[in-house]
Amino acid sequence: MSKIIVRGGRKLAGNVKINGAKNAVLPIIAASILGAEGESVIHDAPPLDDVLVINKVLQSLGIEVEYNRQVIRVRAQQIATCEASYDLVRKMRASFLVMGPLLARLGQARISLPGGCAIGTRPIDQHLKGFEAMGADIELGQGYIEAKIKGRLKGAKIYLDVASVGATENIMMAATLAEGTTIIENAAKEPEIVDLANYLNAMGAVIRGAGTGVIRIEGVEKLRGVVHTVIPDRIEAGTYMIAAAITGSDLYMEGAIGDHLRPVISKMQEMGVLIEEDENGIRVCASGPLRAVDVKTLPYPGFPTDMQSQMMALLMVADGTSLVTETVFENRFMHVEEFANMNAQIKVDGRTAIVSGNAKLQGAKVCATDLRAGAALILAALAADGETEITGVHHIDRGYVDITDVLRELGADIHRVVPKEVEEEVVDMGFFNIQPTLA
Ligand SMILES: CC(=O)N[C@H]1[C@@H](OP(=O)(O)OP(=O)(O)OC[C@H]2O[C@@H](n3ccc(=O)[nH]c3=O)[C@H](O)[C@@H]2O)O[C@H](CO)[C@@H](O)[C@@H]1O
Ligand SMILES: C=C(OP(=O)(O)O)C(=O)O
Repeated sequence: MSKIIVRGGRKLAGNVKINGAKNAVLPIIAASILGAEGESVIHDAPPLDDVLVINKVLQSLGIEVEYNRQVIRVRAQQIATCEASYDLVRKMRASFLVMGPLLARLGQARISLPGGCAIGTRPIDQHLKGFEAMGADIELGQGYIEAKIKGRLKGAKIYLDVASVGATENIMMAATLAEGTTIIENAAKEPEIVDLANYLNAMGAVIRGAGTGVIRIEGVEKLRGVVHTVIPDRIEAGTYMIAAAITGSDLYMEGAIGDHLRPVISKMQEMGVLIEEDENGIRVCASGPLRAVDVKTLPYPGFPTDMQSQMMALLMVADGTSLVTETVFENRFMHVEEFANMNAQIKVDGRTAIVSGNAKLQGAKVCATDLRAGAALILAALAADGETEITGVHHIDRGYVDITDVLRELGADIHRVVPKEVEEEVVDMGFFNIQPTLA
C-alpha cells in the first residue's frame, strides 16, 4: 500500500506550473468519439490515472488512442462496439460521458453504471432524462444502462432539475449530431463546459451559450477531429494556493486563470491572504494571521465543492470559528474525521461543518477517503507538527500530477513510499505519474 509521508513546518517558495484540467480533458476525450473524420490532437492532457482510464475506455470501444508527453491523439473513424465495460467504468464516474457521443454516433450505447469518489449518491437521472427527451429508449439491468434510438437523436428542450456538470456535457455532446435544435435550460456554467463547447465547435458543432444557464445546440450531420489545448486546472491551482497560505509562504501558480478561481481568491483575500494576478498566473503570499470566514459550496460561479476540503484545512488554522456549508454533494465531509485525528476541532451539523480555528495541528496516521480529501490532508500535514502518514493515495493520483515531487521541489518535507510489488504493478499498467521511494 503506497503512502505519503509529510513532516510539517517548512516554508515553501517558487513556481508551480499548472497542468491541464482533469475535469476538462475527460469530457473532451469522450467528445473525440464524435469525430467521424480526421484526428483529434489534445494538448496539455495531464498524466493522471483518470486520463489513462478514459483512454482505455475509448480503446476498449475499438477507437485508436495514443498518449505521449501530454498529447493525446484520437482517431475515431471506426468504432467496434457500443459497450463500455464495468471494469473500466467503475473506476471513474467521468467514463459515463461516453454515453452521449456513442448514442449520437452509433444510435446505441451500453454503459456500466459509473463509479468514482464516494462523495454522494451521484445519480445520473438528469443525463438519462436528456437522452429520453431526444428520443432514446433507456433500459437498466445487470448494472448496465442501455440506450437505443431508431434513426437519429431529435433536438429537444431539456430543463435540468439540478445544474449538473456531467449531464450538461453528456447532453451537449449528444445534441451536436441530433436532428434540429436542442436547448439545455438550467445548464451548468463551469469553465470546463465552455472548454468542451469550444472543442466541439472547432469540430464543426454549432453550440451557443456555453458558460450561461441556457445552451443552444443546432445539430449537424458530421464532426471531424481537431487540435485543441485544454484549459488549466483551476482546482489544482486552488490547492497549491492553499498550500502557500497554510504554510505562510509565497508561491506563483503559473498558467492559473484568476477568473476561473474568483470565489476562492475572494475568500482567501477576506482571510487576509495577499493575492496578485497577472496575465500569466496568480501569486499567493501569506505571512500574518488569517481570519475565519464562512464558505458555502455552490455550482459555478459559486465556491467549488472540489475546493471545500482544502479550504477547510486552511480555516482550521485561522483565527476564529468558520462555517463550511456543502450544498452540492451530500457526503463530502469524510475528511473531517481524518482532520480530527490531527487535532482539529470540527463539528458537523447536517450540511454544515463548524470549524474552530487556531488548531495546533499534530502529525498523525490518516487516510485519504476521496481525491480532494486526500489533497486537503496533505495541506493540513504541511502545517502540522511532526510526521503525517497518508494512505489511500490512489485517490490523490486521480487528480494531481506528481504532487509529492512538486511540493518537495517547493521546499516541503514530503515523500512517497511505494512497496516494491505495487511499484511493479504501476509500471506494468503504464501509470507513469508516480516517482516512488521504495520501502
Ligand atoms: C469529472 C468531473 O467533471 N467531475 C466534476 C463534476 O462531477 P459531476 O458531473 O458528477 O457532478 P454534477 O454536477 O453532475 O453533480 C452535482 C449534483 O447534482 C446531482 N446530480 C447529478 C447528475 C444527475 O443526473 N442527477 C443529480 O441529482 C449530484 O448528485 C450532485 O449532488 O462536477 C462536480 C460538481 O462541480 C465536481 O465535484 C466534479 O469534480
Ligand atoms: C469529485 C471529483 O471527481 P469525479 O467527479 O471524477 O469523482 C473531483 O475532481 O474532485
